[in-house]
Amino acid sequence: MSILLISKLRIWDGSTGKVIIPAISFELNSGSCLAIVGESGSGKSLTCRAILRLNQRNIRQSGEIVFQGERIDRLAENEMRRRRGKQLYMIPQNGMRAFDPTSVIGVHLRDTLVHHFGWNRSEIVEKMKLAMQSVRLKDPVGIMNKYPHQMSGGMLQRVMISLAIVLEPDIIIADEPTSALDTVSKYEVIEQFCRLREKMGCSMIFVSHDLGVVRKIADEIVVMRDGNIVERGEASVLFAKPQHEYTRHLVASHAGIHEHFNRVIGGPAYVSR
Ligand SMILES: Nc1ncnc2c1ncn2[C@@H]1O[C@H](COP(=O)(O)OP(=O)(O)OP(=O)(O)O)[C@@H](O)[C@H]1O
Repeated sequence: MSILLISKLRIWDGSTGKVIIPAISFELNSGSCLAIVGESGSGKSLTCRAILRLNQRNIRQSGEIVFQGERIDRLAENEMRRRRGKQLYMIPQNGMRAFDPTSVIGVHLRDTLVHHFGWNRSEIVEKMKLAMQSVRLKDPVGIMNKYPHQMSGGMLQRVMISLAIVLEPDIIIADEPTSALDTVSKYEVIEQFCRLREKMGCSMIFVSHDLGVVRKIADEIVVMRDGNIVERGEASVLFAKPQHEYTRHLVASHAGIHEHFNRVIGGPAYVSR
């Protein structure tokens, strides 16, 4: 059953009239992880942000976005704001951008959780402590008193994941959440995403360049190129028998990275076909 339906999404630059995404349609099934892959500039981030209506002002969009049966593309901004975070939670590429650099981490966490749940300070600290410990963040209280620049990229992504654990959103949209991380942090963060899915059974859209990571986490894949979807399908099928020439190129060129990934996490050997 679909939890999110994107239909004829069109995105253009309102200041120049340039069409960036002519019309794409896809759906996210409930409890499933859909990966969006494709080369840089293919429109993955604009698509994710369009779902949450978070693109910059010059970027315009049309088309239907249906979340749990409701046309969210028609909602007023204040209604949309209520759904962001609690129902539709976005984890950006760079954790640093998610936090206000002038406040300690705890302020961001408190603002978000008071907004959605109205909890008091000690409830928030207790819930965040447990969630942070579950993603192997040591000294949660110390972290809450740190500024974003005092944390590594991997730690900030884990704080974002721990906040997701507390918020229990219906859909997590992760836009290249590991692209700014070193290899070790990257695989640790991916492990946390996998655990998050096991724990919460939430639906997820996961954008990545890295097919090794996608193979580990995705049930279904959408392949984008130049603003169009060139192929889609079940992850196992798409990896085994990529149909489109561009997908075949992507799968072949990422085989090496996948072998490396499996060596790091001790997964099964990659069989290139
Ligand atoms: N605010 C903007 N105004 C005008 N054009 C934009 C804007 N943001 C993105 N674009 C253009 O839209 C296209 C798609 O960008 P997008 O960021 O969605 O690509 P992407 O697939 O996510 O790339 P990457 O993997 O590098 O993040 C690119 O050509 C980009 O230059």
